[in-house]
Amino acid sequence: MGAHPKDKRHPRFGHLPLATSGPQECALTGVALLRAPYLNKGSAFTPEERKEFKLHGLLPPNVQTLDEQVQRAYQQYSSRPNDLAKNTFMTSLKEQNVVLYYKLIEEHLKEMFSVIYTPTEGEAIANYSRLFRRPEGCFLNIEDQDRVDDNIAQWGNSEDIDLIVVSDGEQILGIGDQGVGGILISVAKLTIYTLCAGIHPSRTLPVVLDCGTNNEELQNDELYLGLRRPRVRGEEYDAFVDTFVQACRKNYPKAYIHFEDFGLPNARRILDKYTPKIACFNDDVQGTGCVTLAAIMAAINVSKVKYEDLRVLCFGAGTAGTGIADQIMDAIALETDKSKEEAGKQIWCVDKPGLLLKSKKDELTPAQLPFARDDAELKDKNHNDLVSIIEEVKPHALIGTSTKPKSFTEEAIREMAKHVERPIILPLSNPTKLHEAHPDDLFKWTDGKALIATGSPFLQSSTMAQSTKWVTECNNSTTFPGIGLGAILSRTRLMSPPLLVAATKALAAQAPALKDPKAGLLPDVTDVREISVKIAKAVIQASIKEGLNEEKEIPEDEEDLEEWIREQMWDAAYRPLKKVEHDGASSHAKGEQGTGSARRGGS
Ligand SMILES: NC(=O)c1ccc[n+]([C@@H]2O[C@H](COP(=O)([O-])OP(=O)(O)OC[C@H]3O[C@@H](n4cnc5c(N)ncnc54)[C@H](O)[C@@H]3O)[C@@H](O)[C@H]2O)c1
Ligand SMILES: O=C(O)C[C@H](O)C(=O)O
Ligand SMILES: [Mn+2]
Repeated sequence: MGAHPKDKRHPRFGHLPLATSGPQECALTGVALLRAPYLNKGSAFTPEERKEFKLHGLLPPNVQTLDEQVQRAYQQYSSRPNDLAKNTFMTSLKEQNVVLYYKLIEEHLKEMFSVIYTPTEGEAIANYSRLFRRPEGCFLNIEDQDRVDDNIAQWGNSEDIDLIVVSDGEQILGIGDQGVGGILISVAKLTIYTLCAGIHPSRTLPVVLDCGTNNEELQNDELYLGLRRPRVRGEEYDAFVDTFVQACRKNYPKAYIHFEDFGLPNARRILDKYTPKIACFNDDVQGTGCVTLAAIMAAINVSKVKYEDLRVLCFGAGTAGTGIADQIMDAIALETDKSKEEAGKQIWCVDKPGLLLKSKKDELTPAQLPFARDDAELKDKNHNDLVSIIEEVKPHALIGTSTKPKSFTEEAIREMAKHVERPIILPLSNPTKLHEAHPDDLFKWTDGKALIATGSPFLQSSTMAQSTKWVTECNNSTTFPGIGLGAILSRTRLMSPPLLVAATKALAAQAPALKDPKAGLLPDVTDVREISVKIAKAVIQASIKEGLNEEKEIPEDEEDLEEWIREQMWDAAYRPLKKVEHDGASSHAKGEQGTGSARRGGS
């Protein structure tokens, strides 16, 4: 099984390494074809296809269009009584017909985004072992380390996989240890990659590393599907992660690895270990850092605060909080003539014990250390209480990644609003129930002056901010798809800092608030495919500048480059099927190998 069929639409680009249109090779017929989600068209199989692929008698006679199928599927979706039921409906639709699944979401993106992703996906993950019907993705477990290479190898040939999303399930959103259910965050992030950046869905692989779980509820749940043992730590854990990474490198040398929702003790460590060696990315550290910095860039443009004056308070200094602090520190250093150390002094971090202090440096993580303050700084004031800290620091921006709901109290926010004209407030803890504050309250307590973005989507109900229909969402989903697209198309050897800076600037340049101060700090999800093109372009250009691109035939001209990117984005449309003889390769776990494009979860 080899490369994708060449795209015939734009012969002007001779070289399209990931061309995604053109006929799809198909070795299946009859029931097997109807059960292959990447090839199945259901009632949309044409009369010719029905004849050629032996589908007569297996389908009712009326041939339908994709739009008609979308209409029916939407009615079925709408009849489901709640969001979780809608989420499971979508999961089964994907198991039947991948094109229809993506087309349906595309048509109802705004409505469905929160159902297939945060926050409802969090509920699906928490109930994984109860809702389980059919596995999707690759399950690796620490008791079977010898099988890791075989398990990874079964998804295709070396050119077949571009993108791997992996989680060990320890810190899922803010809902903590979900063990093997973490597979669903890998699946959901990949859905977003396809939807928002056109990454070919069958060229991706979701993985969970099951290392046990410390979640007692799961351990005691007789239906729990994962390893029923406490989480493995230390050398054995590190060796397992390394075995996984090496198996990926060996079997799919070009694949880009995205780490998601690892626990605090491991997330940053793993990222730091592999960043100098392979093209990899941690979404909670880097994706979140980029999107939050872009929101802040837009906000200070509105509030006219200069980088050299900016004061930021990060409430919650774990994986996401320190990732954000790092990106802001780098931006301040870049935009002023300050050293990183000096720039870091403009950022205050608070965690469970209060303000991070130098006197307690033994208790701090390496990522927290650069932000520890001198003890004398808050004089006799209370280091533990958010209101006192705000009173002292007078932050322009307050960012929540604490998982502590309602921790931005009325008193704290009113205190903040006393000192700055336009408080920038970003409650980012997901899912929605963990947000540090509700946007309506934030508008109320600041007389509508707050510049707000939230980690999960909110319907705008406030009368204070009617200029925008929705409160802007500040979720890494605006950045990671475009960054991944750029990484894959350039085949960057590493995801080095200049590539992330370029991505952030490309996103910030698209902020609606730049044109209209009353508009959102970040672009809306409905625009995300075009935003991904801009981000991917910036990443590709930065990769070339850094000499990291293994893909050499990339157009130089800006417009050509954008078009070249667009041409390679997969979209939800039925492609003609081209009959091929079975080549025996369908022993791959994707089930439909040897058919012109790789896929998983097949017949
Ligand atoms: N919006 C986004 O794009 C985005 C991205 C990543 C993470 N998040 C959210 O951020 C939250 C944290 O994720 P993470 O991966 O950094 O988790 P983490 O466990 O690494 O970090 C959470 C930190 O908050 C601290 N904390 C807990 N209670 C606190 C309190 N009362 N006061 C101050 N600090 C407290 C913890 O000690 C820890 O350091 C989650 O809810 C996650 O969903 C949002
Ligand atoms: O998954 C999300 O919605 C964003 C982020 O990665 C998180 O962990 O909350
Ligand atoms: Mn995450």
